[in-house]
Parts: sequence; structure tokens; C-alpha cells
Amino acid sequence: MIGPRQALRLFRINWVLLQNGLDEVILATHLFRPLRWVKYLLPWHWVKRDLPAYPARVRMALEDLGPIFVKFGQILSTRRDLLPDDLAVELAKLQDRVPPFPGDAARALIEKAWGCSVDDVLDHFDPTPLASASIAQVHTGRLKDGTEVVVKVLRPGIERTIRQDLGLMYTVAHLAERYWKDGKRLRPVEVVREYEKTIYDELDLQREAANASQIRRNWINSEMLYIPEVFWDWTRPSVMVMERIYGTPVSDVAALKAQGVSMKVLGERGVEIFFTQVFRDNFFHADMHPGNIFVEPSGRYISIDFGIVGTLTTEDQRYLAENLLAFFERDYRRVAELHVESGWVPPGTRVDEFESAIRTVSEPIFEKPLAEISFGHFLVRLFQTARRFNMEIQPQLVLLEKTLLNIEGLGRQLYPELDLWTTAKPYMERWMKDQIGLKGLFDRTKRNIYSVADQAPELPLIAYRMLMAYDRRVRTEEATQMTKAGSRDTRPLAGGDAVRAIGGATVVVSGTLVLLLGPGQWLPEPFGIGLVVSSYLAGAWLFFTAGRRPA
Ligand SMILES: Nc1ncnc2c1ncn2[C@@H]1O[C@H](COP(=O)(O)OP(=O)(O)OP(=O)(O)O)[C@@H](O)[C@H]1O
Repeated sequence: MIGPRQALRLFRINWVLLQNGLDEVILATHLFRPLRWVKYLLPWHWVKRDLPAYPARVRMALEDLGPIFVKFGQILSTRRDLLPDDLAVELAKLQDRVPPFPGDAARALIEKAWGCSVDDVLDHFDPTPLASASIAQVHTGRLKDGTEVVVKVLRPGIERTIRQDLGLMYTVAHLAERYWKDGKRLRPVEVVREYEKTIYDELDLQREAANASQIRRNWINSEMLYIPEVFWDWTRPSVMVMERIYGTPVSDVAALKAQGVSMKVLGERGVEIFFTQVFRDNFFHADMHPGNIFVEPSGRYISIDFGIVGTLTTEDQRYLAENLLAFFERDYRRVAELHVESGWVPPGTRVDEFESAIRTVSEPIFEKPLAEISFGHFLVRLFQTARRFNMEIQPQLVLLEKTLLNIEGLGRQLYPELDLWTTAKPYMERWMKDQIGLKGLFDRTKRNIYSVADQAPELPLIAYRMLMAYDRRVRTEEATQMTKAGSRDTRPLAGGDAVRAIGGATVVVSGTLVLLLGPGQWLPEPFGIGLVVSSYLAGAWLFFTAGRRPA
């Protein structure tokens, strides 16, 4: 049931849709049927208007609905698996157009968060913002020790606006899911829920600061990427203080060339940074639009704005790498199999049909020269295809696809001949070898063995209990049989069992000791790990055979 507040909200949306000539949405979807009479109130219903194409009207409607809807449209624009291409391209043009809020208000908000005067912390605070966006505003300042900083502060009342706008979106999404013919397939409520999570994450500047610190640590002393330092003493959920950086915006290619920066190196570094973040660090900056990237005269990148970051599960990382490698070998069957193996598509999927669908979308991509082949485009088409085979695209993969598209766009803008495959392939192959090869095996064993070690001290006790339980069960069974046969069992547990159980415990504890002291302490590490594994196996064998008695 729609309450009066929701009805009012719907009325507002209805109004904006009509203003932008989207009456057909109202009529076609049954969504706003109860409010369709509103259109007769509008003067332009009676006058014929020249309207731009439908995707542009959607974009304009979102702009009229305000910055939270604009952000939603920007994120939707990356859902190429959901939207038609023309709409996605149009939504990508959405721009925040929010006026800045006064410097005095910013100062008051900062003081509230810090619990002291701005002058107690800063030598200087510029009340004119350096930048102002839909969620936060950035001011420059100087700490008492002379360090130049930027202070990012959340917009006043932004949480309330977001709550209200999200309420509206949910109302529309629920209605759409119920009444719209595509509603079930496109799952609008889920799309809004994902957006809700993203936008609430962006509302926590302390979280953004923590992301920045993590990426900074991953790239400390790198010649390729610099991340400004966070000043934690003055960072709160609504205020973040960060080292101020000076660099040339990456979009200013002329200035970069004038500084003698090599565009080729810059393009290739962008790709390498991305792949390193995804595969080595498993922590990638997922808001890589040009406004967040700067370059030093040395050709080192600087990135800012860590509100959105992505991580993949180890399995997804591997499947992704294998998918890309298989794709470039045009091994479509492998790509299809990988989707089934990884559980990305349901288990019963017909691999041959899926393979054929992948071939259909991939072959045209290979028509182009290698330097024009787009990984991002491939992922877009792949996910679109996989959706037909009921693949549920996880948000992390969408983030990755979006980032990849951004990186490619950026790389090719800097250096149009950039050959992504040649740049990325050695990196991916090395990574795969490390994962699958002997080293990967040892690394994984090492990782897992520490959690086994954690449980090891309990093993003798567990073994003893198992042994006792087993013995009780055998005795009960035998007693039952003997009762049936008219006699009683008086045999004690065999002495050899106890020796085996104690032996088992001893080897397990010795293995654990080797592990805790460091498997590479006296022997080369692989042998040390081998010793630990064998002692656990031997222990397990001794425990289990200890309770087993000859019939
Ligand atoms: N550490 C910094 N040093 C110098 N300038 C900065 C720094 N951090 C942010 N800025 C400036 O402020 C602008 C906005 O910062 P940021 O991208 O972090 O904010 P935002 O609110 O997330 O904006 P958007 O959503 O538009 O990306 C940047 O484009 C940059 O010009």
C-alpha cells in the first residue's frame, strides 16, 4: 500500500517525468497510473514540443531529481549488462551540478566533529572550497607544523537527503518490480539496494581514509603510484584530513607532454597498476575517473578519492585471470567451462550452447587490430551474454568491469596505440603460474597449515575422545550381540590401541612444534612443510587405526 508520503513522492517523480517528456514511461509501465491525470495540468501537454531522444530525456529527468539521483544514474551507466547501450552512454554524461555550501558552515561542521576550534589545529583554513560535489566539499588548509592539507567535509544534512531520496527510489523500484513487464528480470529493488550500500559507504569518510591508508601501504615507495597520507588525528566519519597533492590532471595531455612525460609509459603504467591492484593486492581503486587521477612531472601517478574500492574472492580472481587468458587464445569452450566451474552460471548450463553464444560476441572483437581490442568491452559483452544464461553478476565483478573500462579509456586517451594485451599478458601469466605452480601450492599449504596448527594442541584430546566413543560403541554393539548369544564381553581395550593413540599425539605435537618454530628453520622450507604435513597425516592414521579392532 502506498502511504500519503510516498504518494507525494510519486507525485514529484511523475511531475519530473512529465516535464521531461517521459509520459510514455507513465503510460507504458502502469507505474504511475493513479497519477496520470497530472499531465493534463502541464502546459506542455497541450503544446507540441521538440524533445531530444529518449535516453537524453532520462538523463535530464535524473538531473532534475537532484544529486542523489544523478549519482544513481552514474552508477547505472556502468551496468552495461542491464541497460541498452544508448541509455548507458547517455547516463555516463551525468554531471554533479551542486552549488558549494558556505565556508562558515564547513568550518562549523569541522569544529563540531573535532570538538575544538579549527584554529587550534590549522594555521590556515581557506573558506573558499577547492571543490564541491554532491556528498562532500573539499577545503585547503595548513597544519601547525606547516604541512599543506585538504579537509574534506560532508555536506550538511546530506544523510537526511539521501534517506529521503532512497525512500523514493525504493517506492518506484517496488512498483516497477510488481507492475513492469521487465521488472522481474532487471530486479530494480536489488539495484537500489546495491546503490544504497555504495552511497552509505561514501558517507563515511573514516572508511574512505582507511581505504586510502591501505592503498598507500600497498604502494609505498613505488615509482608508479603515489597516495597522499591521511592525518588520522583529525579524521572523523564526517571529516577527513589528507596531505595536499600537487600534480597535473591526467586529462591535461598537453601539459603532461610539455613536462616531457612519456605518454606510452604513462598508458602502460596505468594498465600495470590496475592489474597489480586486482591480482597482487586484491584491493583496487574502483572510482578511477580522470578527475581523481593526477601525474607528477616524473611520470608517477597520484590518485585520490577512495570512497569506492573493490576486492574479489581468491576463486573469482583465478577465474577472471583464466577467463581473460582463455579469451585471448579464443578458447571459448574454456571460457564457458570456467563459468560453470566457478558457479557464475547455474550448474545445469549447457556448455556447448554457452560456448557458441560467447563465440558470437567475441569473434567481432577480434576483427579489430590487437591495439584496439578492449578487455572492458569483452567483459561487458560476456556479462550480457552470461545474463541470458542466468548468471547473477556480483557487484564486485561489475565494479571491476567499470574500472577496467575507465582504465582502458584513460590509457588509450593518453596513448592511442596502447596494446593492452601485450602489456597485461606477461603479468597475468606470471600470476597464474604463481597461483597454480609449485610456489602457489606451497603458499596455499602454508596459509592453511597455520589454521590447522591453531587446532593442533586440541588434537590429542579430540583423538582420545574419539577413541573412547568408538570403544563405547564397539562394546555396546558386542554386548548386544553377546546378550543375544547369551554371554558377556569382558575384554579391555587392547594395549596396542593406547600406544598408537599416544604415538599419534606425539607425532602431531612434534609436527606442530616444527611449524610453530618455523618450517624453514633447519631445513629448506618446502621440506619443513612436507615434514609437518606428513606428521599430521601419520598422526591421523595412528588415531584412526588405534580404535579399530579386529573382528
Ligand atoms: N589530497 C588532495 N590534494 C589536492 N587536491 C585534492 C585532494 N583531494 C581532493 N582534492 C581536490 O578535490 C576534488 C574533489 O575531491 P574528491 O574527488 O575526493 O571528492 P568527491 O566529493 O568524492 O568528488 P567526486 O565525487 O566528484 O569525485 C578533487 O578533484 C581534487 O581537485
